[in-house]
Amino acid sequence: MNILEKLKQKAKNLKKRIVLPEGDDERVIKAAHDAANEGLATVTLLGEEENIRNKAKSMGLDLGKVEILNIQDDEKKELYAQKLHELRKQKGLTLDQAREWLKNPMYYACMMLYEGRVDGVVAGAVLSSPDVIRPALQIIKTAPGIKLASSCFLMVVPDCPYGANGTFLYADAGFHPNPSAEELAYIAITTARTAQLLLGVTPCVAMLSFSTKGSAKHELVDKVIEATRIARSLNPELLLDGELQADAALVPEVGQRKAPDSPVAGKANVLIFPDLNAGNIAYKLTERLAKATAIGPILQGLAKPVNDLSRGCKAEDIVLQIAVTVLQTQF
Ligand SMILES: CC(C)(COP(=O)(O)OP(=O)(O)OC[C@H]1O[C@@H](n2cnc3c(N)ncnc32)[C@H](O)[C@@H]1OP(=O)(O)O)[C@@H](O)C(=O)NCCC(=O)NCCS
Ligand SMILES: CC(=O)OP(=O)(O)O
Repeated sequence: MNILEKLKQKAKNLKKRIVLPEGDDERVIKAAHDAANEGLATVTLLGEEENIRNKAKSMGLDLGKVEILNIQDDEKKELYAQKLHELRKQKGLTLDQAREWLKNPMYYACMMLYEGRVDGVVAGAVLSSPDVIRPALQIIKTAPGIKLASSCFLMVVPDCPYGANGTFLYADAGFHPNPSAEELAYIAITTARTAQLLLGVTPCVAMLSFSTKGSAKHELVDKVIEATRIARSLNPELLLDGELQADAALVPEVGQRKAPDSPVAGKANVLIFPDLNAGNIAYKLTERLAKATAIGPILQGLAKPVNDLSRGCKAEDIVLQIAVTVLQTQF
């Protein structure tokens, strides 16, 4: 069984409820159908029922196992508005504004999660990442003891001898545009934890740069060196090293040549990018050129799971993100 099948199998045993707020999108409808029929989760689509059923019919899909909720008719609508007002009134949100926010299905889905009506939210096939992440931060917030939420991608690269049999976590490829050294250190530690929990592998974390162990001098490199120092001081047990170039991190012979004393070089399975330009470009290139499966952005550090997608995703990617979201309910 490959890693993706294993993730799905584990999700099936947990019997969780996932809401997909972008119910009008055909990829989302197909993913809801497939995830519900495979038994990965109980799936609720938000949207106008007749419209969704007609689309499904034209795609040859029977949505018998999928719940459809039109938020305009939902009896909990006013209760959620009051709860949202309560939650954010100190930030200046009035009750009328809360009602307005809840016309947006993403905010509605987050309130369903906040209130325990579902166990996770997956969106981003239509919405941009900021429009998925912001409601999650405003309503679900970070888990107790966590200051910084972030994101990672689970990358499964076919015929790849590197990482954990071709499986990697990339971070942050979806959330933090330009993390400080301290933020980068937190991102590395959180992503290592996600690797352990999601994949059951021992994380081997490379703090990536265009320099390996002093081969180049630049303030951009200094940030990665400082992040490495902070991450080590926060979590001395973690197998983490930097600064490393991607080839030194991944390829044993190159790692041996460029960083012979590194415990990570040539073995990395968690790749930490210095900023979102690098991370986002790298994940999309890996997905498109190496034909990798890219699941994410997986949000880390939230009190309950809300996960993002790329607007370029396929229905299969959404199904896999549903499985990951189910597994995160156990973190
Ligand atoms: C995610 C993002 C929207 C947050 O934007 P932001 O401008 O910081 O949002 P705000 O300042 O309005 O913060 C919203 C809330 O989130 C909280 N927050 C922001 N970043 C946070 C973080 N990393 N961890 C925890 N909470 C965070 C804020 O404290 C605030 O909470 P509050 O309203 O309860 O006080 C922003 O980082 C972003 O646009 N990132 C780029 C995403 C992107 O375009 N990705 C590319 C494609 S994947
Ligand atoms: C994660 C990401 O890059 O999202 P999108 O492709 O929707 O911008």
